Amino acid sequence: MNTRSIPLTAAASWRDYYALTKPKVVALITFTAMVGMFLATPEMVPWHVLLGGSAGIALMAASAAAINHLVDRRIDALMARTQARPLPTGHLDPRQAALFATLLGMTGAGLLLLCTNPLTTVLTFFSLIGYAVIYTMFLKRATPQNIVIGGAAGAAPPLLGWVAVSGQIEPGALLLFLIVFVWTPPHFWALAIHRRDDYARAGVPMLPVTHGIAFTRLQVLLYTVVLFLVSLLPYLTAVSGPLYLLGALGLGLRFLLLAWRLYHRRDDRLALPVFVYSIVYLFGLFAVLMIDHYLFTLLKQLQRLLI
Ligand code: HEM
Ligand SMILES: CC(C)=CCC/C(C)=C/CC/C(C)=C/COP(=O)(O)OP(=O)(O)O
Repeated sequence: MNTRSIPLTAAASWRDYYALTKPKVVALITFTAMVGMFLATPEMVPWHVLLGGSAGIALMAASAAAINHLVDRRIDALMARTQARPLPTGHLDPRQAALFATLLGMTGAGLLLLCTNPLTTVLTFFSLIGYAVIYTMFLKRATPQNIVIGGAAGAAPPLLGWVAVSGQIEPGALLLFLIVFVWTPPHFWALAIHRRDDYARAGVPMLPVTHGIAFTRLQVLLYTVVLFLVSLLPYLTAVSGPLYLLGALGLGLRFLLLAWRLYHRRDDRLALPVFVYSIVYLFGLFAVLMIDHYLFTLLKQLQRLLI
């Protein structure tokens, strides 16, 4: 009897399936989608759109994440950060992962059709293909600009949320897309500096591997400067109010400081704090977008009542 079969079978639990979905990434993605929904209307978002739409986007993002695990199982086995994932360890086999991804994707698409509209369903499907196929199967292995182009899929959720409510692509939705799109390079390249040797070992052409760490540090700083400017646009275009401006300035200045330190001090131990902060930043920025939206809407309604 194969002695490995007992622990492997025993370990194939719900936790392995859960890990396939990249839960923390999907949680933040879903949050940005919900904020997109809130900002699309001064009214309350209809409950079926809020709940069914968010669950649909989350399930399709989780399906894309599971496909990413499936496609990347060989390179994941070569990297310290990813070698304990369910497919490289053998806790799940590729067929189980494929079936799980299909189920998640179909349930997600069904929910979106039922609770939102065909445009949201189609755009979410394109995002799934963008991440699971275009980024994972092709770009990731082909060019150090992989995450800049592939970032479009990860930036889509706030736009998807917005379209779920409004039924069309509006300028505000594109603005939220742009923020996440410009945020992605400093988010990922900070981690890629920290994990450069992993990517080199697996032969994945990430920027620190192909162009060196010094160049990547500069790119992190430059994209953070652009992000700082882009994050002011919701205020400058009157999508958001002064509370948002304050939040964006505070959060953005801290991001700039960390990216500047990483660039200036040339100490790679400063890369991980930039990566960790990038997540705090995106969560904070979208939280403040949402809080400002309701305050701003309330004030406008009060003003209308009083005048
Ligand atoms: C092409 C786009 C992106 C790339 C290449 C990327 C890459 C990564 C990588 C490699 C990790 C490390 C995961 C680990 O520690 O095992 C990570 C973590 C994370 N990413 Fe991204 N990411 C992208 C887009 C996004 C987006 C759009 C969001 C959310 C809106 C996001 C949210 C997160 C979060 C919350 C984590 C922490 C996960 C954890 O601690 O388990 N990422 N990202
Ligand atoms: C709405 C919808 C369907 C969107 C899908 C977007 C989605 C799930 C984006 C995730 C982005 C991400 C974690 C990329 C890292 O992949 P990687 O392979 O570079 O990282 P890894 O080495 O940790 O697997």
